[in-house]
Amino acid sequence: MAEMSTVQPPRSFRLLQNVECEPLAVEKLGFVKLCGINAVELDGYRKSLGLYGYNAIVKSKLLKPIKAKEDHGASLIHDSSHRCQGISSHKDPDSVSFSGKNLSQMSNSENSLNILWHESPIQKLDRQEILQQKGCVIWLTGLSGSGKSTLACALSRSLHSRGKLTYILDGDNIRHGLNRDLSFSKEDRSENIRRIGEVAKLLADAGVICITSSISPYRKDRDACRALLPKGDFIEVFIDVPLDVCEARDPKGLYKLARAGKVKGFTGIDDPYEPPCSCEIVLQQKGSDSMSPSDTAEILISYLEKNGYLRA
Ligand SMILES: Nc1ncnc2c1ncn2[C@@H]1O[C@H](COP(=O)(O)OS(=O)(=O)O)[C@@H](OP(=O)(O)O)[C@H]1O
Ligand SMILES: Nc1ncnc2c1ncn2[C@@H]1O[C@H](COP(=O)(O)OP(=O)(O)O)[C@@H](O)[C@H]1O
Repeated sequence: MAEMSTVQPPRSFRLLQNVECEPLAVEKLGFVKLCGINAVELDGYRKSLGLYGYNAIVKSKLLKPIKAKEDHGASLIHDSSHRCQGISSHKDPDSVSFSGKNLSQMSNSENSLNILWHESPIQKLDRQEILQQKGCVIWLTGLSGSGKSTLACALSRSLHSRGKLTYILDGDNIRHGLNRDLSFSKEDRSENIRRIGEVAKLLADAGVICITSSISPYRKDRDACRALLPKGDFIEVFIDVPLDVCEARDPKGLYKLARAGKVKGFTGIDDPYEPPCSCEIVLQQKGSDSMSPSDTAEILISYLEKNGYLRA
């Protein structure tokens, strides 16, 4: 018998996946809303009934499988006494609903089966209104030592002083936590960038001006992150500093170790860096006449201003 896997949404919502009691005569089993029974109580039910009894409930009264409709939303609704009233085709602002739109966001990839997108009542535009800015991702890419972290800090500082909300996702820092399990192999670098891209997307959706600073050496990985965001909201900035300049800076001594063969697969030495073919901004910095980080930050701020990101 199949096990039921669940997430713990707030209050009385639960998402059921792969409920395999008996074949159900519905095309898609979506969310169910448990009226008057919260998740804790349901766990109690499940224990007291055993899985078979629990699945019987799933099939009967308490949990209603919802047949998805392509053209309009359908949702279980409840009144103030929290009794189920039936299926409504109009949108109750707090009910879980299904439509052709969110059905298309049904995930069936890898280990995530039958996961349905749950729309939030407060949207990006609402958040932006409060913040008086537009959420976006400024994606800094370049060799180690090119000045990504320095520029990210200068930009963040300057925007902050103008009352704009920013957040830096620094490559090194992210590898201390979220991505601590990843190495510098091609596959792990891709996964590193994928996760950073997903977090950046969430931050941008929150209305934040998210600044990422990772080498992100592969074009394909950066393009995949770009594809996660609405058009225009991914601003790729190539910090084009030649290898010899980065190597001369070598603030962490890693180039020296890489040249000595003590660090393997170091970007620019024995691992590739693919510069962008076309990106929003290229910052060329050559030798000692490179622009200061705060002046460079102003270039990016002008871009944001011109493209409307510093107002709601
Ligand atoms: N093999 C190898 N290649 C490149 N860089 C290395 C390596 N090993 C450690 N480091 C240090 O890790 C920082 C790069 O991490 P990122 O997450 O930005 O790299 S990547 O985007 O996944 O390629 C990078 O930091 P920055 O100098 O700030 O770029 C290095 O300090
Ligand atoms: N615009 C710049 N001009 C000269 N030196 C810079 C500039 N930006 C950064 N640096 C110096 O280059 C080194 C690497 O900068 P960092 O921001 O750590 O690069 P990255 O994050 O790309 O590895 C540091 O010593 C920093 O002080």
